[in-house]
Amino acid sequence: MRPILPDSADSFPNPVWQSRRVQSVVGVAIVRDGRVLAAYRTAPEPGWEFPGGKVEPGETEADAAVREIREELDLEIAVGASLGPGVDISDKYRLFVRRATIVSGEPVRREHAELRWFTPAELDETAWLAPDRPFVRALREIL
Ligand SMILES: Nc1nc2c([nH]c(=O)n2[C@H]2C[C@H](O)[C@@H](COP(=O)(O)OP(=O)(O)OP(=O)(O)O)O2)c(=O)[nH]1
Repeated sequence: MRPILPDSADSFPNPVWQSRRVQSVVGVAIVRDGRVLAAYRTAPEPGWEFPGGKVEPGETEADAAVREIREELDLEIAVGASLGPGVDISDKYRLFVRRATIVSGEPVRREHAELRWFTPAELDETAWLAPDRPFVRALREIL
């Protein structure tokens, strides 16, 4: 006779039992002379963001920040403090934003549609990606 209920926990999905891996994305708020460098992305969602990208296995957030900023902007940076707790982008990704300063170089636009230095007043008028907004508010206080 077939049991009415599954006799093994594996027979039905349960979010508590299934491990759910969330990958960190690090955005880098590069600050110079009271302004922050923002980058415009066109896909998958268009909007202004902090340059950066996914933290790969074996990397710290700071390692990923240095690597991504080298790749995307050809800049050497010193990574500083976090701008607050992580914000979920989706059920797969969580965004963290770190402050940084330039050690050497000038930003080169390699991947983004546009790069711009924003003053604190301009931050509010800018169409940021939704997950970035709490970080932008935090940044406004310290620029
Ligand atoms: N870099 C960055 N990504 C952000 C921000 N806010 C936000 O929602 N995202 C999203 C957009 C992307 O879906 C995801 C990051 O992906 P990415 O394309 O930058 O990562 P990556 O450079 O490692 O790219 P890939 O090799 O996986 O294509 O996080 C932000 O401020 N900076």
